[in-house]
Amino acid sequence: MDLKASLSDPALLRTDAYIDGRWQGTDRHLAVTDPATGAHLADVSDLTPAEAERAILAAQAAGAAWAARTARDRSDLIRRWADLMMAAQDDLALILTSEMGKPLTEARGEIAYGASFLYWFAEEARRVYGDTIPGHQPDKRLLILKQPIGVVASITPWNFPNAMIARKVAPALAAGCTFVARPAAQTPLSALAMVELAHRAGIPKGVFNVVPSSDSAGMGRLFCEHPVVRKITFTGSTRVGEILMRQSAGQIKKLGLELGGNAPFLVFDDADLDAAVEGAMIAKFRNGGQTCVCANRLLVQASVHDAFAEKLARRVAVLKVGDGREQGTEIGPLIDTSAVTKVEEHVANALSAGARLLTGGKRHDKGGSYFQPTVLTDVRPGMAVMTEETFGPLAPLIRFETEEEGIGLANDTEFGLASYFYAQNLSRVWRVMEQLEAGMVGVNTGLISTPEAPFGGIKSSGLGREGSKYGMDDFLELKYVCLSL
Ligand SMILES: NC(=O)C1=CN([C@@H]2O[C@H](COP(=O)(O)OP(=O)(O)OC[C@H]3O[C@@H](n4cnc5c(N)ncnc54)[C@H](OP(=O)(O)O)[C@@H]3O)[C@@H](O)[C@H]2O)C=CC1
Ligand SMILES: O=C(O)[C@H](O)CS(=O)(=O)O
Repeated sequence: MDLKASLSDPALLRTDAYIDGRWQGTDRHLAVTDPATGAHLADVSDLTPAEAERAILAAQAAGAAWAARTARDRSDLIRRWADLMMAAQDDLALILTSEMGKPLTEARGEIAYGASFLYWFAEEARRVYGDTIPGHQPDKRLLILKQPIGVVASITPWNFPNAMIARKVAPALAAGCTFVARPAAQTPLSALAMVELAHRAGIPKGVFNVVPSSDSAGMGRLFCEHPVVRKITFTGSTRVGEILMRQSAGQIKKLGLELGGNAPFLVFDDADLDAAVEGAMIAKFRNGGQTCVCANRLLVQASVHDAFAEKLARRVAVLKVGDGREQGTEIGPLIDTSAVTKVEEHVANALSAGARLLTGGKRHDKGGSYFQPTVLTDVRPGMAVMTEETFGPLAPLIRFETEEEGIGLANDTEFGLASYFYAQNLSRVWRVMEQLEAGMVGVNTGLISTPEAPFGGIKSSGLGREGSKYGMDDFLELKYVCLSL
């Protein structure tokens, strides 16, 4: 498929780096391929860290003027950018599905989700309030100023190649920071289309830069070690988050880390089972199971386990697997064959230890990186799927007897990002939501992400929050001024 020819606005398919308001090519390129077909989509500039440093210096040069603009100015530009993103929703979705594989319906949803952060922080930009504090002495006046941190660098994953950047760049620009984005090597086209629209919206040169590169480790070291970069905002695995923490420790650099998850999805005996099944379908199979907040373990109270398992397996067995561009596709290809191998390993490990297959369980006959949506039951502690994030369309069911046992199983993980449970008894709802060790809890819902709410985790799932009224704080420095009259 000729992606450029398929776009109503072919100029959105950009392949060069965008630095200091200009498209800049290199003599090295990284190939972007279509996970659904394996077809070559585009060759994108592949920057070395030395080449990418130009973007950091451009962001530094643009910083003072951007911070000096009124909040209203920044707000209007960010909102105009969001309007352009929504106007280009179909093209951006096609670019996203082509490089990442998710169904077009989900890709369109991601564009709207990404734009919703731009709209949200266009509003928040005008509400960065300081404080005055009653002095501790008659001649003292105490002030609190909130000022932008400065140059921010982002490293983002392939699974939400638009929204993960939007969720970071929006508060950064709203706060008056400038930004350098390094997208995942597998999905740079969405980021480049975003910055094309930022350019059209009038975001000034140097404020938002995008530097594609296949040298993920080298770019990470550049961002961690460069003194001009004052904050790194990362979404991805806990493994890489730890690397970034170690590498930036020497500069006590501000970090925002949205890391791995192992979300429990609890179904109690007083749950509405049909609602719980629908919630599990969203929490588990959205993006083919490739989200950090996906239900990774489905814990079902014994008395309702078989009824829930039967209903869920019936729904999963008829999920439509296919190319994300095909009408009606519900599950696209995984990002690559190594992702398929991980799912296969989790299935094999569980079956060899006594788990039982209810549906799916192996590569799809479409080949490539397609995998059958799968439900296992009789999953028990000690199996890999209980401690590792599958990041694929695998729903493992674990039976529990008492509420206490269910909560104990749910919390038995190093991670603490999202969690979900279905119950109707009010006292139980309060008990469980207070005891779950997670940054986010869905109660009788499988979909919780929205810009109004703080997204983030505890334990090994990261630091900081993205979105909500709290999201600006991560891009601001608090300055205390003691004024003597
Ligand atoms: N908390 C959250 O919001 C989210 C968490 N995740 C987690 O990320 C994992 C899956 O995503 P995945 O992309 O495989 O995660 P990775 O952590 O492997 O990659 C995330 C990003 O980090 C880059 N990267 C890889 N190695 C380094 C390094 N040494 N230094 C700097 N950057 C590096 C990658 O580049 P490249 O891809 O080019 O190698 C990519 O851009 C899962 O654990 C998932 O839970 C994913 C999405 C959201
Ligand atoms: O990258 C992810 O997995 C996203 O953070 C999940 S969500 O924000 O779309 O829920």
